[in-house]
Amino acid sequence: MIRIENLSKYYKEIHALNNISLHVTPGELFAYLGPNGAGKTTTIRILTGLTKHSSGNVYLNGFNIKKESLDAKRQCGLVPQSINLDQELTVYENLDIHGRLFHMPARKRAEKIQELLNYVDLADRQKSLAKQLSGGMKRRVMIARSMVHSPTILFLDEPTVGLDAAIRRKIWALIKKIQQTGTTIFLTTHYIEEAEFLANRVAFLDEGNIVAVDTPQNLMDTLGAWAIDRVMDSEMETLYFETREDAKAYIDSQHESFTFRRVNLEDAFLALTGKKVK
Ligand SMILES: Nc1ncnc2c1ncn2[C@@H]1O[C@H](COP(=O)(O)OP(=O)(O)OP(=O)(O)O)[C@@H](O)[C@H]1O
Repeated sequence: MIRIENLSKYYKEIHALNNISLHVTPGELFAYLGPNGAGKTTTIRILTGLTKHSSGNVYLNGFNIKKESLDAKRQCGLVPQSINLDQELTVYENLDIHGRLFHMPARKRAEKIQELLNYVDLADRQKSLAKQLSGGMKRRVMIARSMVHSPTILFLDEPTVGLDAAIRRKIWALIKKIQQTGTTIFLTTHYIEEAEFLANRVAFLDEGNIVAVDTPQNLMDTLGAWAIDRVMDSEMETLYFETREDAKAYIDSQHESFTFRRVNLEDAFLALTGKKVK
């Protein structure tokens, strides 16, 4: 469980986060969606104890991250945005170091690492140096590493950034599998379809402000089910319709050509902020 109360973060004159409040329930997969610079990484860094907040309170499974920082840190695992494996060490060693940092006894560590390598389908690469792995494999090692000390909350910062569509889907399946074990997952992304596919609920973040929190379906339903994109006076315009029939009728009454598609989360974000996520 993650409880964020009136969280703010200032970097001198930059207001990175403005009075944010959120409650992520146990076992939930929560996506934090926003464009570059919205404040996603800042939030994750605060929640995992890497950056100090300016004001407000955060609780991880009831532990205050400021006053009970060690207990709070034990609750969570972090997969940062950039690859930070030790490239000259093997896959196994990268996980082992993490277990040592959490003072796990040798036998328990070895058992857990084997379990996790099987889990992320990399048992056969445990003796490979990290630098010998593909980008998708490195991500899977980082996910396994974040789980060595058995956290109940996992923070994933842009877990599929830079990966191709097929590998991204493989990581999505892994994330779903982790959620099924009861782990609470807080995921940042600027890939709309990632949030749409994975999340139970989504928060839209814009310039350090939360502008909406709801299920992907509810956010999309505020607009309608179908969308038509058209160019008007050199500007892209989108029209929304409740039913496919209504949208078709509109197209039939016009002479221009249109793009006809389902409404997606990007539409909901755009409607609330006037901006595209990407
Ligand atoms: N260490 C820092 N010092 C000063 N300003 C910072 C620092 N870290 C972040 N910021 C600023 O805080 C704001 C939020 O940045 P943050 O990295 O959290 O955004 P983000 O949503 O994660 O973006 P991205 O998708 O590009 O990673 C930005 O204006 C950024 O320039």
